[in-house]
Amino acid sequence: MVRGRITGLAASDIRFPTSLGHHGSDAMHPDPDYSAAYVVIETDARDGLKGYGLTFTLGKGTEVVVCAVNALSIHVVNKDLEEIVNDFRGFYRQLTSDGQLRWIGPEKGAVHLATAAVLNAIWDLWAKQEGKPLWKLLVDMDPKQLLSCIDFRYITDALTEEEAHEILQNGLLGKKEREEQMLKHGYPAYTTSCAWLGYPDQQLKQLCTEALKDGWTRFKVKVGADLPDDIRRCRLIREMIGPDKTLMLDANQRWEVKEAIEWVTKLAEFKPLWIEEPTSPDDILGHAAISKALAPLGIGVATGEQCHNRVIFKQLLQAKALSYLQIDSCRLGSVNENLSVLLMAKKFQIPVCPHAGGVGLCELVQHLIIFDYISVSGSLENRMCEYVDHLHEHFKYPAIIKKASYVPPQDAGYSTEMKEESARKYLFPQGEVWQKILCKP
Ligand SMILES: C[C@H](O)[C@@H](O)CC(=O)C(=O)O
Ligand SMILES: [Mg+2]
Repeated sequence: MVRGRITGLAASDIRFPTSLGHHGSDAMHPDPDYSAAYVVIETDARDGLKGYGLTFTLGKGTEVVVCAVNALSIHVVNKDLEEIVNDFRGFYRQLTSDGQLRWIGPEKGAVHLATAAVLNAIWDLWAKQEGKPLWKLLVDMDPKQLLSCIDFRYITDALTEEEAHEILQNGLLGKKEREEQMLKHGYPAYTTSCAWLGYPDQQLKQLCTEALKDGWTRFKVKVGADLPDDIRRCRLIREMIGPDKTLMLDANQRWEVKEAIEWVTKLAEFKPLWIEEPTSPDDILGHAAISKALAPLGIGVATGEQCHNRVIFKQLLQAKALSYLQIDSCRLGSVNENLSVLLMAKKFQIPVCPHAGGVGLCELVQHLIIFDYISVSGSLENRMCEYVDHLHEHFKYPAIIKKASYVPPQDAGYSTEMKEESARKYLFPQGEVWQKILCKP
């Protein structure tokens, strides 16, 4: 039973100094400080439950997203939670269509990241009030209710509401068995933790040895800054993991289209499954050209972590520009918009392999991909969810990995809540961790 009027929305800027250890570094982001615009929603319900939401950022700029969250709060505070979830499509539309705020989007950039943070908090609260982990809340919804959360504006030329309904209706077959399978075996994952671009070879070797011992079979390597370096690092990791394990490459948008094709061709001997973000995330035709050129080498194109919205995904799918679709729980407009992308991917028969890592992304996206398997895709073929082993200790309900698979969360909510102590210590710039760093002579 959903209850309560939203009485408060607070946003804070929480940053972790990950750049000090080069964690998360890639060809375009050499010094990321994994950060979150963190949202807490309170209601007047007597249950004392709060909704926690976040969006992922890289340090500087988090204050801009926090500002955007505050600007959106007029659409949230004083709203009845039941009214929101009973017309979630309308509420999504209201947040994304504010006649003034949409000018700094629409549905992209800081204002869309803010939308994600706010809506993630609302989904967390809803799931908590229902006493279910978010994936289970979604799995238990009937197709009509799921569809009522989605804004189909701008995608009906690729997926109509009727087609989406048919997909969800078909997904009902075997759903119980798939849920049992998830609870027993979890959702397959891959690791990006071994090979950030700023890690020296020795560290890469050590982390790869440990990952192999822990049972990982799929590995992603950062590439794109320097070709001889890439060749050396790919050779090293391929030799360590052997010919049968899976290797993926991630260039984080570093190249021109032609350059991407030439560069990846030179890395083809290492048998990568995919090249991720070879060029600008906005360049749909560029991705299509790269996909076409690399297909004969057996290398697919993966993208999505910086695709602003469902419209970009629609075009990537229509243009046959990608072979692996990487949803992001904090870049798209929360669960609502992710649902539309999962359904489009199903229609176009493209496997979804979510982006995770950062801070909190594993915690959130595991819910979406577990739901996807149980209720939408019904398949694990060519599918896996990213995992990065950083910062989980700051969450009250951290993601759990067993045998290189995500264990479905059991706690109610969207796994978004940070430990109070972490949120206090890492608050930027007042928190004690930042005070120490910033006050160093
Ligand atoms: C800056 C981030 O760490 C980015 O490199 C993450 C990413 O591309 C991925 O996990 O994939
Ligand atoms: Mg990436």
